[in-house]
Amino acid sequence: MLLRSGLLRPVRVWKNLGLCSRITVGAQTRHKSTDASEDEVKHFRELAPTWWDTNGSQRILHKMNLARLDFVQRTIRNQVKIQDPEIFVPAFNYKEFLPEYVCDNIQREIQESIESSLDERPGMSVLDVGCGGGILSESLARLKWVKSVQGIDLTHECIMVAKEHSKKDPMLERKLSYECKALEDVTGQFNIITCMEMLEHVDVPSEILRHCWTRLSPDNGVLFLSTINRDLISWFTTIYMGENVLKVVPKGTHHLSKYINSKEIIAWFNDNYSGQFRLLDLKGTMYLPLRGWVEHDCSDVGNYFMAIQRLE
Ligand SMILES: CC(C)=CCC/C(C)=C/CC/C(C)=C/CC/C(C)=C/CC/C(C)=C/CC/C(C)=C/Cc1cc(C(=O)O)cc(O)c1O
Ligand SMILES: C[S@@+](CC[C@H](N)C(=O)[O-])C[C@H]1O[C@@H](n2cnc3c(N)ncnc32)[C@H](O)[C@@H]1O
Ligand SMILES: [Mg+2]
Repeated sequence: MLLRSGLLRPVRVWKNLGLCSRITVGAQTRHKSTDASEDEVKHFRELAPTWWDTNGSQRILHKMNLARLDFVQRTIRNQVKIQDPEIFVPAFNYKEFLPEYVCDNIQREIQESIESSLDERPGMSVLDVGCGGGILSESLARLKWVKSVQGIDLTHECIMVAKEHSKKDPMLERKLSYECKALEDVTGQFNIITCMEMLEHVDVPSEILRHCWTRLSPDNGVLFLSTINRDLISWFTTIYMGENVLKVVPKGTHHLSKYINSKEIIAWFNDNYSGQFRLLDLKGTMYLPLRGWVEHDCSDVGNYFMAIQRLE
């Protein structure tokens, strides 16, 4: 039972799908398919005041930020094709054959070429869905090749904390904006959409994915997801150890039945957008006490990062 639910959770009753897609899950009736449940909003409302305490209730989210920003930057950089004929891009595993200093020079020149290519392009627009207090939103807004970041969240207090914190850095004022609104009320399309540690908190994650997709630029827009597989190791690490033993995650944050398998998301995209997307990267990630969040290749277990590119 607990391992059953997945993307299309057992929504007990769908009403008035035509005019205002009202969903009734249990006793709660909501008017939007991407609405947040009252208990989730209540949970995060209580965490809002300490959101930016890097040793407080969100300390694990702050630590995760380093890893997911690496994932985002690496994925975007890997999409840049080196055009400069002066740049030597080996077509073999040069690190096995060339001296370390030569390898370092090759790597540095490639990275510099990628960075200048990104700088020459028009800046990227970003939508951060379920931005919370803005931990990821601020980091993305500070990237040179990002033109704008719009953070949305349905916990009003989180948005207020995000707005207040962003005022501490004047550079953010022209690139970063926040709104307390549902995803389906967001207009426009974006080069990048991030939906980090949020899918496992919504009642119908497929609706979030669908509304992300329609707001993703058809010109190679990239959707970044991070969420948690529905398996016993996830329960052991994120709930039993995270919330009950180590108490590094606020109690009641997660519910195993709301977790989503990476395979379910890929299957959903194949069912709904076959041939229109490319899975750019999928990595498992795990928190280790003395090392922080580390990536691994077992993306069917525990937490994972996923990057999906829209091709048309
Ligand atoms: C192949 C493979 C993965 C094998 C794993 C095998 C196994 C059993 C490994 C055990 C790993 C280990 C060393 C466990 C020891 C205990 C430990 C360090 C557990 C991790 C606890 C932890 C930090 C969980 C993170 C939970 C999580 C998803 C955090 C993000 C987050 C945070 C918050 C918040 O801070 O409020 C809110 C959210 O919604 C989040 O998603
Ligand atoms: C764990 S926090 C993650 C915050 C941020 N994405 C990060 O990783 O730093 C989850 C956030 O999702 C928000 N949320 C939950 N359901 C939502 C929904 N349906 N629409 C918008 N935000 C939602 C919560 O209010 C909360 O701020
Ligand atoms: Mg979570």
